[in-house]
Amino acid sequence: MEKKSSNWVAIESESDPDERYAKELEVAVKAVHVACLLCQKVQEDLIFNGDGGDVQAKDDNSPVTVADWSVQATVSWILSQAFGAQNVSIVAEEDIEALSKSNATTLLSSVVKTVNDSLSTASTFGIQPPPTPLETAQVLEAISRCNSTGGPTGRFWVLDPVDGTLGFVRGDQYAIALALVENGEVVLGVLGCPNYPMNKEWLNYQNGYRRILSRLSKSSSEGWDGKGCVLYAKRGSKKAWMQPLVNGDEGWVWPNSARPIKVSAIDNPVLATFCEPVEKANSSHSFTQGLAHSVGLRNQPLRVYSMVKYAAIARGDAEIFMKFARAGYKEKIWDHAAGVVIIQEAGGVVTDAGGRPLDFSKGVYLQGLDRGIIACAGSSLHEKIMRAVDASWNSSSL
Ligand SMILES: Nc1ncnc2c1ncn2[C@@H]1O[C@H](COP(=O)(O)OS(=O)(=O)O)[C@@H](OP(=O)(O)O)[C@H]1O
Ligand SMILES: [Mg+2]
Ligand SMILES: [Mg+2]
Ligand SMILES: [Mg+2]
Repeated sequence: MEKKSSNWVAIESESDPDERYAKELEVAVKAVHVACLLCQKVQEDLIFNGDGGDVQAKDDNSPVTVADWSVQATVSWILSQAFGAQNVSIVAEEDIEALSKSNATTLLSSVVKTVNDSLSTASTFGIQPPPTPLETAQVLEAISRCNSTGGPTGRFWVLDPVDGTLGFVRGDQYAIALALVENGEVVLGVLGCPNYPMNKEWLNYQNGYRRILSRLSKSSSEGWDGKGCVLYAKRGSKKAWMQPLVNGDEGWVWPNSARPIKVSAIDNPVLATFCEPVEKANSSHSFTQGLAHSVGLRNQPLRVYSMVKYAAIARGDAEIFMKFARAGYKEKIWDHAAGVVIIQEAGGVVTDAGGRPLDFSKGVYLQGLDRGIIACAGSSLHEKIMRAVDASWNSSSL
């Protein structure tokens, strides 16, 4: 990180702003596509064939799977190949502690196989696969290399290999989130949403996504081929983009087409839809319910796992995202970085409940977060929601 000195930044700022981060964005988008396909395969095995490997429990009882470790290894390996391992600093969610235990050999081989299977198809995206399959030690090294702790200076990537792991193991929504932070600011965000199709009708959450999945077959034209998307944005560009997630079958050629996305124009809370975490343990449903009532929100909340919520706001499929975690919970930067820049560049506003931008410069956690996170389709809606939060807060038990 030290080598990203002010000198380096100065040279970049003199160049064409459209060209800034062009290679980083290209590599990140490709890496996320590869990761999405990896996850689709593991989720399919887990849900339909019952053999996607164990679902492990971490110390905090949250789940982690073969997909979480495999994506972390794969993305880490791709970034290191593209930019040189010595230039790549990554803050990411997973570590190798559980994989290194003596009773984890089956799990570890499953991760190594998944990573190698995935990298062997990466040439579809113009990524040169390793000349020979990665050894176990190389896979472990790729995962554990993601041990940066971030901070206010220099450049680092932020990776949540599977966000919404609970949704993933339930056959539901999840996301792969990759961002680049430079001098404390998120400059790039890429969000892979393997179960969030280009067409929003599929996000009819009240019906249960798993049932939709089971209706889709691999051969169906509206099915697997088109069931995911990848969103991305570059800070300051005032543009955000969405690509269909393609299956990488033979005959398909990269580059993929992208279309611009925009937040919804709705600024009247009566017409707005808000999304929030599925689990009550992750965000207070009772607080948001009271708040929704106070501003006249009529639509049922869209409860969706993962940063697909950020994608839904950026795409204009919903207008408000709120997360109010229990007091004492510290939000991690990888749960938000990619989503925040995508919403902002698509025209939306994301702050804490005090109206301050989220601070990605203080290490692994979003330090100093005031109460919770509020993302809205525009500033006028955002102001209304902020006022309502202030009005309801003191009478809440949060
Ligand atoms: N107690 C508590 N409170 C708040 N947030 C927590 C909590 N525990 C975990 N997490 C983090 O929440 C991430 C999942 O957030 P979601 O919005 O997808 O929640 S939900 O699954 O829809 O309920 C989840 O991300 P992943 O671990 O990547 O799935 C966690 O980082
Ligand atoms: Mg997460
Ligand atoms: Mg995760
Ligand atoms: Mg997790």
